Amino acid sequence: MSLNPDHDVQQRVFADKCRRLHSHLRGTKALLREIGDCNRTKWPVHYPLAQGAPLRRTGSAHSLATPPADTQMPPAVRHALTSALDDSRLASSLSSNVGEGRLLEPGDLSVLRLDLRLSNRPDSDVMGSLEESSIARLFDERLAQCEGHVDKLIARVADKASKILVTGDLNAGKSTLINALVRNEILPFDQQPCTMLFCEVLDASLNEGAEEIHAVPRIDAYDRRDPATFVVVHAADLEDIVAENEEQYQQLKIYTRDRRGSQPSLLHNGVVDVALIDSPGLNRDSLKTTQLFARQEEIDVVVFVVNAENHFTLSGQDFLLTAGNEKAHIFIVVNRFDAIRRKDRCERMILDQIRELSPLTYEERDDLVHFVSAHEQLAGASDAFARMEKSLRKFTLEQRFKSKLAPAQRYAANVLADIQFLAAENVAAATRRIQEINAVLREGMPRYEALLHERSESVRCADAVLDTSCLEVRRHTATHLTNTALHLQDAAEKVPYPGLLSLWTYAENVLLAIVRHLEHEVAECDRFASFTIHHARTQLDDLERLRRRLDVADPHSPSPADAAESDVAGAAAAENASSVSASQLATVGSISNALDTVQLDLADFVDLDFAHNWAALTSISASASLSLLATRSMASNVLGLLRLSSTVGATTGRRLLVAAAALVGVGTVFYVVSDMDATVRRKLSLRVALMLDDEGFVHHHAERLATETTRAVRPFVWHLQHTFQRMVEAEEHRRADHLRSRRSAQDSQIYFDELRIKARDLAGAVRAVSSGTMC
Ligand SMILES: Nc1nc2c(ncn2[C@@H]2O[C@H](COP(=O)(O)OP(=O)(O)OP(=O)(O)O)[C@@H](O)[C@H]2O)c(=O)[nH]1
Repeated sequence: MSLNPDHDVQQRVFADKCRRLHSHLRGTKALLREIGDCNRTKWPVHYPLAQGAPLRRTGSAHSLATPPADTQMPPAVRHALTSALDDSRLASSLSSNVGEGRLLEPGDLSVLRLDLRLSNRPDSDVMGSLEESSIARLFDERLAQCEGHVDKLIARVADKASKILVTGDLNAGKSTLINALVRNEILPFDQQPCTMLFCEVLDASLNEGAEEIHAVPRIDAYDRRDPATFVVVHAADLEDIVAENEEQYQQLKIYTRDRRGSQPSLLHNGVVDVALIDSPGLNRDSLKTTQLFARQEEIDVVVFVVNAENHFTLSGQDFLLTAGNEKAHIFIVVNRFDAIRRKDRCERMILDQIRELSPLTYEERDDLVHFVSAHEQLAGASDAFARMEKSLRKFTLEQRFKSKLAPAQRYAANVLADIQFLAAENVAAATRRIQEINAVLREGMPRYEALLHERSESVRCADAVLDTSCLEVRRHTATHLTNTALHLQDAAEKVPYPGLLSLWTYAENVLLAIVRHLEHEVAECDRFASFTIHHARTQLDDLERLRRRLDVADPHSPSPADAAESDVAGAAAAENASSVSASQLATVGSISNALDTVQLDLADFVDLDFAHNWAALTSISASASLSLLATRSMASNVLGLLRLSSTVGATTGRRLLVAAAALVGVGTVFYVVSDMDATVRRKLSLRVALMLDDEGFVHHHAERLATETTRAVRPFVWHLQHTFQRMVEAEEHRRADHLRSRRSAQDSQIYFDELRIKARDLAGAVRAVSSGTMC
């Protein structure tokens, strides 16, 4: 059962504070990690920069490794400890930032502040020259440092140990005091200065109940479960080790048991695991080492032992002045008071000195300054020593809160205040971004719609130009060449007839004239096709010019050089297509393969196949029909004569018949000979016309030229379609990018607003840890 009911209350209150602060520190760390993730993957955290205003120089008080002391804290940090971050400040941050672009002073940040000035140029500001991504990266590093420090604080809050450094002048009775506190003469004491090593006295329960002395060569590697990290020293050898082995060992760990073994013991107090550290007496050599030791974060309390007979030495005064700055309050034990005869005078003189050396300690001298005799306590009970012991226990617990919980609480509050500030900044930045994107999307919409409209119109027009051109060329070629085939004889008419003797040559000339005529007419059709292609290109050029005008008007279109390059490439492709078609059109000389092999024969000179001629000529040409009509009437006259001969007598009739036949024969021969040039023209025209018909001459050329026209015009249409498509796609990509950015900004807006509220609530909980009494 506890001897002191207050003691249990203290224990519970303190344990509760530790638990709450521990949990809040973990919450703070989780928020830092969240922001880091967001900064890296979703939204580079907008970091406030003072525009035009020189940044304030950050001192060492803002160092992450050592949290700032109260006196060095910037106003915002002090404010964060005592009151909630003013919501109106956040509101004004939001309202003043939206639309204006003016950013808050980065001086409002403490722990998460980035100090980016060049170290040797206090007036330089490299922030402005850094890109957002670089700042985000630096900020990420700062978050990681901050998270690392919170980890250390979590470990510190979870650490139940509290260390008391007992220091003072040589021979002041430090070792004797510790022995008296643990009711066990474990540490050697002597009239001569004997403590050369730091000796940490711990409760044996921390060494599984074993009372042992560990001599530690390297204190940072010490692990009591690893025998390789220490040497076990026999109690009888302790005096020698303490006095002579400062080179060999850095520290001694002495696990002992308070003989009382109950809660009145400071060592085994049930609240915290106290370690009492005996240090070498202060002199010129040891002063610096002890000052450094006292500055360690693990040291919660410094007990300064003064020899009542000597008062403060110079080294002691030096130490007190320095330690007073670090720890503010020092627990002072004036020992060997039994040896003082004029106690009042001694007390007065020593208190006067304390007032000079550590005013804060002097202010609380009733609790912090004690005049005792460790000797007397070891010899038996001493009231003064009991009072001192009680005060030391209270002070240790209070100091433990101050040295372990308060810095962690202060740091967490600073971090959370910074998070709230940055969250508000980022809500404002996200809002601005959303507004900017909305404006861009709104402004771009008419242009996008116009582009879509122009594209569909232009593509429709281009397709129509292509279709119309092909149709015209096909129709013109078919009509023109059909007429040509029907009037081949006209071409033959122009060939002069040299007479019967040159009939063969005449026939060859007629055939050549027909072929030349056909070539000429096909070339005519090609010219028409070329003209149509040229016309179509002109129309497509107009459409292309319109497209370029739209492209130039586009503020996001590629640079003029790029555009020119792509246009040159497109035009080259189109030009290439055009030249191919021209070369192909140039091959029209070949009219028909069959005509190359046309041979004149006798039938071309004599026209006796009346029925065939009649049918052929009627189907091919009117002029040919007329000549055949003449031939038919002549044949029918012959038949009429034959019929007449049957009605008269046989002899007379035979004579008449022979005469008539001779007459007809002579007439026929005369007719045939006299009509031979016309026959040649007619028959050759007919043969060529039939041959062209057989070969599908008209259809072939109509399709050929239509295909060539398509080939010549289509690249221009494709180029136009492609460039329009590229413009539309570029615009759509831009719009999609904007929409994505807007979604990201909206998510960030919500995220940072929630983050601000979370940080605000957590900051309130952190502040609430210090409410409640410790004693
Ligand atoms: N009269 C008297 N003597 C004491 C008292 N406390 C310690 N001494 C004696 O003072 C001498 C020095 O004591 P230590 O405990 O060794 O002193 P210390 O400060 O640890 O010495 P160093 O660590 O060597 O500087 C010893 O002879 C003690 O017996 C006390 O309360 N009264």
